[in-house]
Amino acid sequence: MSESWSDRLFGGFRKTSERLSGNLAGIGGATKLTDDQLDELEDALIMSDLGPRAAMRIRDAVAERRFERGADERAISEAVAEEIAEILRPVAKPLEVTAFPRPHVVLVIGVNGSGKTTTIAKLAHLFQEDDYSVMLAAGDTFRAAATGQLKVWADRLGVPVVTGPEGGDPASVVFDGVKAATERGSDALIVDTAGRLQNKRELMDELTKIRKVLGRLNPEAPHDVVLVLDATNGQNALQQIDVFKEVAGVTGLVMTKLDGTARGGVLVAAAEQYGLPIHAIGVGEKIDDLRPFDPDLVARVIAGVA
Ligand SMILES: Nc1nc2c(ncn2[C@@H]2O[C@H](COP(=O)(O)OP(=O)(O)OP(=O)(O)O)[C@@H](O)[C@H]2O)c(=O)[nH]1
Repeated sequence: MSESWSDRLFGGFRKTSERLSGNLAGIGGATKLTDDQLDELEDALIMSDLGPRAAMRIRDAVAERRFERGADERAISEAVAEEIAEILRPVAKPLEVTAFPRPHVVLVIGVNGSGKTTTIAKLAHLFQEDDYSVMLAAGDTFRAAATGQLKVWADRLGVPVVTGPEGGDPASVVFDGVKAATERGSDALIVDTAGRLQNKRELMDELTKIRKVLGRLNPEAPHDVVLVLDATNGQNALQQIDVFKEVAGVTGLVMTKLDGTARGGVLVAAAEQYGLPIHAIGVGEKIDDLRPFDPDLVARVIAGVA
């Protein structure tokens, strides 16, 4: 299992690491890098979507290094991997079911198409693997297809799902969900929400109402507000963090679609700029293509030295 996951991880980040090593190619020299070489390194990291802050931090750290055997491409990539790991380690935090009383309520937000519904199913599967009982709530009543899609996943996983009428009140679905999960003794309730970022006011009102309803049943809920981001959006994914942090009180991130994109470096940019926990990463469409991530391994994969 773990082997095939790391194979997928390598495959997933292949384009990112190829891009980074393509960008790093040709930089090299004596035991210390010159300012010009450091500039090139910084540019290479920015071009690979790691963002200016992470790029500068890595540059500064590499500037301090002595490369005893000469700074060839491999040695530089190794150094970059170590610095990326420093950035990722503090944010790598799996989503945990800790709430007492149960259920642990996870609100999942994100723009349409980010992989939200698939991620909910994958998170449910991760929880099930840890022997937690899970229930889903279809809080995206805005689009009939969204509820249908969630139902399909719920059937596949064998978990109950609470739904409401199309165009109905999402807060009432969430209310029913918490009640049902409490009665059933479910460990976790994962709530899908509509991702209407284009209308901030409506989204904010909707989430405020959901929170109010949740708070009435359990003042601690929601225990997590997880933003799902599509890595293929590159730097735009970062803007989404800005907006959703403001309107939705995001407590953690999941980044999807790291497979098949050369923009996986945005994971590092997100970690450096926001410091929000990154709970898991998605590297494919299958149910077990979402895993809590190992920051050291991911750093080495991104830097192309794994
Ligand atoms: N390659 C890849 N595809 C993914 C990943 N996660 C989700 N997808 C695909 O992305 C597409 C959109 O995913 P959904 O889960 O439907 O996204 P959503 O955000 O719920 O979108 P709406 O239902 O349109 O609101 C689907 O085809 C998924 O299979 C991933 O990690 N890698």
